[in-house]
Amino acid sequence: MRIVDIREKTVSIASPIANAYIDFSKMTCSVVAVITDVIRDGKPVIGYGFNSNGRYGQGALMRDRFLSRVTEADPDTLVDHENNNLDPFAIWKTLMTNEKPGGHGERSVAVGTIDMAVWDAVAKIEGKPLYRLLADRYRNGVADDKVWVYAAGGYYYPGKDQTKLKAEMQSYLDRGYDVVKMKIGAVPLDEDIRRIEAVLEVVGDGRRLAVDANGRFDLETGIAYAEAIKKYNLFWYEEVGDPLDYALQAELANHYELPMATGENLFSHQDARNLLRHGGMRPDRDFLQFDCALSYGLVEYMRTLKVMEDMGWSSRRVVPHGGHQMSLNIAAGLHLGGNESYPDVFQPFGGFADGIKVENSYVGLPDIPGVGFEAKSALYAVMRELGEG
Ligand SMILES: O=C([O-])CC(=O)C(=O)O
Ligand SMILES: [Mg+2]
Repeated sequence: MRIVDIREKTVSIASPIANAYIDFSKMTCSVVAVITDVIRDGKPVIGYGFNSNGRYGQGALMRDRFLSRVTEADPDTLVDHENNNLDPFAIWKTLMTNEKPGGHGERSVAVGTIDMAVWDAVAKIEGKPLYRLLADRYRNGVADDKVWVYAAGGYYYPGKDQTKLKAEMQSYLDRGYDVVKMKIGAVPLDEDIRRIEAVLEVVGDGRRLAVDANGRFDLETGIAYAEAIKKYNLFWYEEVGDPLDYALQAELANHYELPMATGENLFSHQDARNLLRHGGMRPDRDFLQFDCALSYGLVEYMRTLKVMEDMGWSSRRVVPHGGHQMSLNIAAGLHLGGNESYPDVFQPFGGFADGIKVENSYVGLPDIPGVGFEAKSALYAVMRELGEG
């Protein structure tokens, strides 16, 4: 059993949307295919992955060093003989050969994307949906059969007035979501307050609205927003300041008692540990948003979950960033609190399997081997072209 080839293609996910920090006019995404010599249903098993959204494609790093480490390794060292499968942990170790610790920048995205494709292949070789495999191996066979999801959108874009913002949010409610998320921080506070109040007219209750500042605010601005939005009792106040400014996050907790969320731009278990040590995050109400695709993949994610456990955090406090099916599988298989969903943005990468409806803000997973990409036809078309083309 061996990996015979790993391919990467960088595709555009450009769109005119913007958050408080970046616009997505030049945004790209890496798609990866891990091609094995294992035959299922008369065809080689191919695992697929992509790098979530927001951090650009990583083809250069992959081609410069990561792909050849795997394809040039002795295939036998990458096999899990006990399960007669590929070994994602051995592959991860091989990927990280001669990499120093610290500085978890873009390489964590490159490794996370390859790791996603490896797990997709492993679940296909085992003939199970990935979330079932994870539950069987790591949670005594107990999986969640549906996952709580919220609809993320509410971006800034040219010509988007409150009527359009409200219509967008209404359409998420119409599609079965109970909680929606919108961007803040790209316009002055009073204008954001008007946007928030417009969305509250649609969702009815602050508990059904989360806001995301995408790391834009300094402490003073973060506190000013905190004071201004307190009265709405929002679902959460997300990524207020720089993701690595743990002192800012800790100070905010002295000014805002309601739930906060952060972590999508922390890329390792060491960074996650620093957030929990120094960021003043509260395990009884706050949410953690680590995204496996950006942070060295599921092998590393398991270390992050262990750090959380050791520090008294329930895995149910994690609601990953990224709105992708990999995190949906991790949420169902390893008992997270839910997952982000992008019903409209970042297509064809956003959203879940075709034909599985969101009901009361919960979504199920398709009963097919792997992550489930084959059940999302627009995405699978892109992947298949890479893997089989
Ligand atoms: O706008 C983005 O980069 C995505 C984001 O923060 C989120 O989904 O929470
Ligand atoms: Mg965010």
